[in-house]
Amino acid sequence: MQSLGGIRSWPATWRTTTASMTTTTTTTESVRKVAQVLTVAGSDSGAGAGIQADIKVCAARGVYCASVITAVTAQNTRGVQSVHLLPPHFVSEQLKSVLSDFEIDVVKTGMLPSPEIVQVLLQSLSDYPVRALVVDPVMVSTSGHVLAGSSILSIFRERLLPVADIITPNVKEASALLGGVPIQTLAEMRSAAKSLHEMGPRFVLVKGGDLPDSSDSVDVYFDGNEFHELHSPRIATRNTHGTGCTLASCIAAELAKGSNMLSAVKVAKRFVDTALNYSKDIVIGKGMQGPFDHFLGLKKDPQSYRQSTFNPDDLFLYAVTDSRMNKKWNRSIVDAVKAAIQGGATIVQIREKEAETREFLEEAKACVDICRSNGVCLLINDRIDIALACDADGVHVGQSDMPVDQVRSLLGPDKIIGVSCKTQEQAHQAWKDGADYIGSGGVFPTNTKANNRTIGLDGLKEVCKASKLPVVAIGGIGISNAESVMRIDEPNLKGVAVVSALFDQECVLSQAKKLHKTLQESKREH
Ligand SMILES: Cc1ncc(COP(=O)(O)OP(=O)(O)O)c(N)n1
Ligand SMILES: Cc1ncsc1CCOP(=O)(O)O
Repeated sequence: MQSLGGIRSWPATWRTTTASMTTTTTTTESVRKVAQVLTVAGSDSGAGAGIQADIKVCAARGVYCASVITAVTAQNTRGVQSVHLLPPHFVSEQLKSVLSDFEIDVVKTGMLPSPEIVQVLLQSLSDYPVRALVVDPVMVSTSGHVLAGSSILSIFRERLLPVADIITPNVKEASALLGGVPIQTLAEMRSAAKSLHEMGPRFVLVKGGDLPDSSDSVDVYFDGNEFHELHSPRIATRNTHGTGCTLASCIAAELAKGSNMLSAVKVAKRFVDTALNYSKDIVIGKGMQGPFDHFLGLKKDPQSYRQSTFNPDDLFLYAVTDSRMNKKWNRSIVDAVKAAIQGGATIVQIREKEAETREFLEEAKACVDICRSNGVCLLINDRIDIALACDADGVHVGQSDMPVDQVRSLLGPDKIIGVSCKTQEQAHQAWKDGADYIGSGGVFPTNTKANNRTIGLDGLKEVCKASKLPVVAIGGIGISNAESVMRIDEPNLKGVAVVSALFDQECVLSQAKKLHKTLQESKREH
C-alpha cells in the first residue's frame, strides 16, 4: 500500500484554473482548492454521532465532507436499537465513486464494523492515495452497544494502524487494541500511547474523558518523541453523544486545510469543548446521551429570526439617529428611538460616530428590544460587529466601509444590508454584491455629515433609474422638502431617511408625526 503519510509533504492549497475546470468562467483566474474530507463511518439515525456528526463538523470548520457509509444504525439518545452492515462490495463501490472523482485530502474513519470492510478501505486507499488518514477506532457506543467486535482487532493492529497518520482511541479502545491492559491513570495513558505508537501510526491521541477521578478531561498526545497533555475542564452535561466522532472529524478537517498535527488536535479539542459548553443545557431526545450543537445556533430564540423577507415599503420613513443631537436635547437614544417609532418611523438606524464599543452595544441592544416589540426593523450604521452582537436586523454601510459582499457573507442571507450610492455604477455594484436597498444622497446640503457631496434631485433620479434595488433618499430632507423628493416619481424610490429633521428637534414625536403625514399626502397625490 502506498504511504498515507502525505501530510509530511503538503502540496500547495492553491492552483491555477484550467480550461477543463467547470467551476470558473475564465482560464486565468486563480481559485482556491476546496479542502475535502471523506468520512468512512456508520450512519446514526439520531444524528449526534457517526456520518451525520462528521459532516456537521466539517461544514462548521469550512471543509467539504463526502461520506461513505459502512453501516446504518437505528439509534437515538437512549442507545443503539439495531445495526445493519452494508455489504463490503457496496462500501467498495462508494469508496470508488468518491475517491475516483473528488480530490479528497484526508480520510477519516469511524465505525468499521467488519474485517472485510477494513480490507476494502485499505484497498481503496492503496488505489487512491490521500494525504492523511485519521482513524477513530470506534468499537463500542457510549451506551455500550458493540459497533465493531473483537474480530476487527487484528486487522486494525496489523493493517490499519500502520498506515494511519493519527489514531484517536478513548481509554477503553486503547485498552482493547493493546489486548486488555488496564488504563486508569495518566501514567498508564502515556504508556498506552507509546505502545500504540509502536503499532505504526505517526501520532497517537489517547482520550482521557472516561478516566475516573479527574476534575479535568486530559488527553495524551504522543508524536513518537514527545508527550503532550491536553487539558480541558470537564463539562457536566448529558449531551456528549458524538464527541469522539467530532474530535476526529475536526482533526481531519484541520489537516485538510493544511494544519500540522498538533495544531489540528488542539483546535479540535477546543472545538469540542466550545460546542459541549454551548450545548450543555439543550434538550434533544429523552435518553441519557443527548447530541450537541456543532454550529452553536440552536439556542438562538426562533423569534429573533426574521419571519419574512425585507419589505422595501419599510423604507418609507427611515429614522437615522445621531448621539450628538440627542445629547444636545438631553434625551437618551432609547427615548429618541421610542418617540420616532411612535410618530411613525418605519425603520431605524443607529448611527453612532463617537461612542465606545461597549456603550454602543448596550444602546444597540436596548434599541433592538424596542424596535422588535414594535415590529420595526433596526439597522446599525457601519459596525458589522455591533450588528452581530446585538442581533440587529441588518446594517447600513458606505462606499468606504466593508464591501457589501463581505458583509453579506458575515451576516448571512436573512439580514438587511443597505449601501450608500451616489452613482449608477455604485448602484449596479450594490445589487451584484447582495445589498437589499440603496441609500442615495445627499439630495440636499446637510450639516449632519461633513464633506458630503450633494447629488441633487437629478442625481437621485439617475441612481433610481439605474438601480434594481429599492432606494431611500437621504441628506437635508425634512417636512418642507420631502414632497419634492417623492415627486421625482421613480417607482423604486420608497421613502426618505432623515437625521436632523427628527433628532435635532425638541419633540421627536411631533416631528415624526408631521413628516409621516407629509409623506403619506405626497404618496396619495402620486
Ligand atoms: C439610509 C442611509 N443612507 C445613507 C447613509 C450614509 O451612510 P455612509 O455613506 O456610510 O455614511 P455615514 O452614515 O457612515 O456617515 C446612511 N447612514 N443611511
Ligand atoms: C448620513 C448621511 N449620508 C448622506 S447625507 C447624510 C446626513 C443626513 O442627515 P440629515 O437628514 O440631518 O441631513
